[in-house]
Amino acid sequence: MTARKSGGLANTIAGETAISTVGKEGKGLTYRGYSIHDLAHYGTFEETAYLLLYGRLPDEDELLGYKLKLNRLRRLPDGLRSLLEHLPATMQPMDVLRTGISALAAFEPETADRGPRQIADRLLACGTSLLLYWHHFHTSGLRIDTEAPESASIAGHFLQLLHGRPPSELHEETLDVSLILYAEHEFNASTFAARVTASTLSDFYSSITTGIGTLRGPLHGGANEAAMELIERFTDADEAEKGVLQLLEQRQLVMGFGHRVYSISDPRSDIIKLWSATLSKEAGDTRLYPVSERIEEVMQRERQLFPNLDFYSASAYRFLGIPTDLFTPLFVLSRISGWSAHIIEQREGNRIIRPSALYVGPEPLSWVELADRR
Ligand SMILES: CC(=O)SCCNC(=O)CCNC(=O)[C@H](O)C(C)(C)COP(=O)(O)OP(=O)(O)OC[C@H]1O[C@@H](n2cnc3c(N)ncnc32)[C@H](O)[C@@H]1OP(=O)(O)O
Ligand SMILES: O=C([O-])CC(=O)C(=O)O
Repeated sequence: MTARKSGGLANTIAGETAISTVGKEGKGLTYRGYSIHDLAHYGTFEETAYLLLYGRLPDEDELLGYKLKLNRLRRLPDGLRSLLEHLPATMQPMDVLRTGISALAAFEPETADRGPRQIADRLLACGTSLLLYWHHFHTSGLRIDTEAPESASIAGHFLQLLHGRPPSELHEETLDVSLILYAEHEFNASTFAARVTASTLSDFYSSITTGIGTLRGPLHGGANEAAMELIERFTDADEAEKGVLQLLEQRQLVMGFGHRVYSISDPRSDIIKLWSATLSKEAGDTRLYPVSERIEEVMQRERQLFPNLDFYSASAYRFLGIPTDLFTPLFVLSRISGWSAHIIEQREGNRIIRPSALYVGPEPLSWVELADRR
């Protein structure tokens, strides 16, 4: 029998949820009972967000109404725009999102009349505006109009604001699928952290900013940016093979591979990989996709490790013309839906989350006067 690695709350059931299941048979994923394959194939991100937040799929009228509502919520308060203008141009976009959402709490605090679902919808709608208003102001001095009425979806809104023109159908659909895949994932680190904050009866915005801070790290959401940095190091597949073998020899992590709960594969990776392959063909790419596939082959052969969602999301995002430092913020713009559903669920059956620790420190010591310490 192989000894199980301890720590990190691995294999620990930390609570109940009806929002999603992860890792059934080492590879499955459902959101409120619907398979990720069906959601990505037939659904849209707006339908997925509605499902997560309101507990069921919307009917046709509800979906239309929901999309119109989100479109109306894209505008930023003047004070927030001014704050974004005063943030440093060198700031990490993840920090801009965390700071901007935190500041929105001052303009539109949670109250009895402005509840969690309303704030979640507002954040889903204006997160793109906030991020890209800052981005354009600091890269080209432009004060963009964040309402861009031509694009009906969040994916379209993002690509239109980023590039200043409406996206192609293929590009909008790819980003839409990516947002569906990133929306929810049970008790991952950022969601769990958000639930811990919610369990103290803190406000909604504090729980969301907790989630952002936790997602930022490269072992979690930050892995899509780290994967891109790795892939772009190599000029061709053979060079990638050598480079990855070297990393493994040095016992370094290859970002975008492995997972705490999946043991066979990450079902989301196969889906985004197909979209990345399509975009690679469209772009006439002969480097990024072949390099990515070779890294996947090497990791499978050498370590039996599979790509997680972050790995092929990286090349897909690059083909959409998205700068690397906006990759993890895009994860936030989607995961706000899952975090929000969990915060609401946590509040419904709340008990403060406060586990116990096994004490491994010194036995009781005698007090030493200041003058006697060395
Ligand atoms: C959307 C998401 O957030 S998905 C996760 C994104 N994160 C990444 O891609 C970062 C790279 N991956 C990792 O660091 C890990 O696989 C995690 C954080 C995802 C999971 O961590 P854990 O469940 O603690 O994995 P654990 O450390 O037990 O892995 C088992 C073994 O595989 C190795 N391993 C796991 N992932 C990798 C990797 N990406 N590259 C190289 N080796 C790896 C570990 O070093 C460990 O080896 P050891 O037993 O010799 O120490
Ligand atoms: O579940 C996890 O540990 C990480 C992950 O894949 C996600 O949050 O999407």
